[in-house]
Amino acid sequence: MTDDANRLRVAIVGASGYTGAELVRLLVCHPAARVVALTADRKAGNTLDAVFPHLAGAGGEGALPPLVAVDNVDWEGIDIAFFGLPHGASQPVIAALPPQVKAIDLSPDFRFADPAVYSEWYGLPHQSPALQAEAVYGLTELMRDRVKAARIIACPGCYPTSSLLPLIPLVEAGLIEADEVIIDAKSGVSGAGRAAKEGSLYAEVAEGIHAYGVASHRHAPEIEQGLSLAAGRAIKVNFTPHLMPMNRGILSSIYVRLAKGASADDLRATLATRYQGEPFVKVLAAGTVPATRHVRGSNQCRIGVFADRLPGRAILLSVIDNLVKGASGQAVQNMNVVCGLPETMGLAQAPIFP
Ligand SMILES: NC(=O)C1=CN([C@@H]2O[C@H](COP(=O)(O)OP(=O)(O)OC[C@H]3O[C@@H](n4cnc5c(N)ncnc54)[C@H](OP(=O)(O)O)[C@@H]3O)[C@@H](O)[C@H]2O)C=CC1
Ligand SMILES: CC(=O)N[C@@H](CCC(=O)OP(=O)(O)O)C(=O)O
Repeated sequence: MTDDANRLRVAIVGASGYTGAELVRLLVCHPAARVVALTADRKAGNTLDAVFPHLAGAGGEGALPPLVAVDNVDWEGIDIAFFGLPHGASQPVIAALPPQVKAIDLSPDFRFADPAVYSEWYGLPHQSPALQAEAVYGLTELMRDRVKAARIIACPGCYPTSSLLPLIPLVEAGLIEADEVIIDAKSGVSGAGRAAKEGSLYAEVAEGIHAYGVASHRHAPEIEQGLSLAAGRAIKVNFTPHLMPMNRGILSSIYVRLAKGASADDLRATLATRYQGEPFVKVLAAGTVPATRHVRGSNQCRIGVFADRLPGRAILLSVIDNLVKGASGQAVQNMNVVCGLPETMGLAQAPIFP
C-alpha cells in the first residue's frame, strides 16, 4: 500500500458512463491510485452515488469527488487521466492536457495510426492528427514495450481485444491464412454504453439475438489494422457482431484456415508459449470450452483452440468481459505498465460466478 500523498492522482473523464463506473470500481481498490476528479456531461453537478447507487461509499465514505464538467478539472493536480467518452470527444481534451498528464483513452479516437481511416469509419475529421503519431495502441500483452514509454494510450475496442489476442501471434507465426479469417462475435448490451438508445431497450434485446453492423462495423478496420501489421501486408477480415440478451461479456468464435502443414495443436502450442506467464490471458487445454461466465468481472481473456471437422481448418474461441479486459480493466493494466507498477495491481479479482 502506497501512502496517500504518493499515490497517483487519477481523473476519470466520463465517470457517469459504464466504463467510467467500472474504472471507479477497480481504482478504489487500487493500492497506488487515488481518484481525485470525476467528470460527466449531462449528469455534471451530481454526486457519483446519485448516478450509480452501487458505488455509494466506494473507497470509503466521502472518498470520491463529485461529478464536474470536464472544463472544470484542475489538470495541474492530475498524473493519469482516463477517458470514457463517445468518439470524437476525447481528441480536443487530450490535445489540451499539460504534458505531465498521461492520457489513457478508452474511445476509438486515437486507435488508428492513419487519421484518414478514423475519419472514414467514424465520419468525423480527426481533431488532433499531429498527436496521433504519439499514441500507442494499448493491447497490453502484445504492445507492452511501447505502452511503457507512451503519453497517450489508445485502448483497443472490446471486439478487437477478444479477436486480436488469439489472432496476432498466429499470423506472426505464419500458422493461419491471415486473409481468410471469419470472426463471429457476440456481445452483452453494456457494450453499447449507458446513454438511452432504442436498440438497447429490454424489449429490443431480451429473448432474442441479432446481428448488427453486418459487413460494416467499425471494429473491422481496427482488427484489420492489427492483423495487417502482424502479416506485413494489407489484410481484410469477415467480422459479424451480434447483440446478446446479457449485460456483460464477449464471445468471439473465430474460424481460420490453417497454413500448409499446420494443425490445431500447433496453434494451441504457439498461443500457450506466447502467453506463458501472462496473468490475464489463459490458453485452455485441448477440449476445454471457454464461456463468458468464466471471465465475468475479471480482466481475463480465455482462449480455446479446436480442430474443425473440415480439413485444414480450426476454430478459436475467445472470451472477455467487455467492460473489464475489453475496456476499463485493460486501461488500468496500461496505467500499471506506463507507471512502472506491477501489472496485476488492482486487477487480481477472480471472476464473478454464477
Ligand atoms: N461499453 C463498453 O463495453 C466499451 C466502451 N468503449 C468505448 O469507451 C467509451 C465510453 O463508453 P461507455 O462508458 O460505454 O459510454 P457511456 O455512454 O456509458 O458513457 C459516456 C460518458 O461520456 C460522457 N459524455 C458524453 N458526451 C460527452 C461530451 N461531449 N463531453 C464530455 N463528456 C461526455 C457521459 O456523460 P453524461 O452521462 O453525464 O452525459 C458519460 O459519462 C466509448 O467511446 C466506447 O466506445 C470501449 C470498449 C468497451
Ligand atoms: C454491444 C455494442 O453495441 N457494442 C459496441 C462496441 C463498443 C466499443 O468498444 O466500441 P468503440 O470502438 O466505440 O469503443 C458497438 O458495437 O458499437
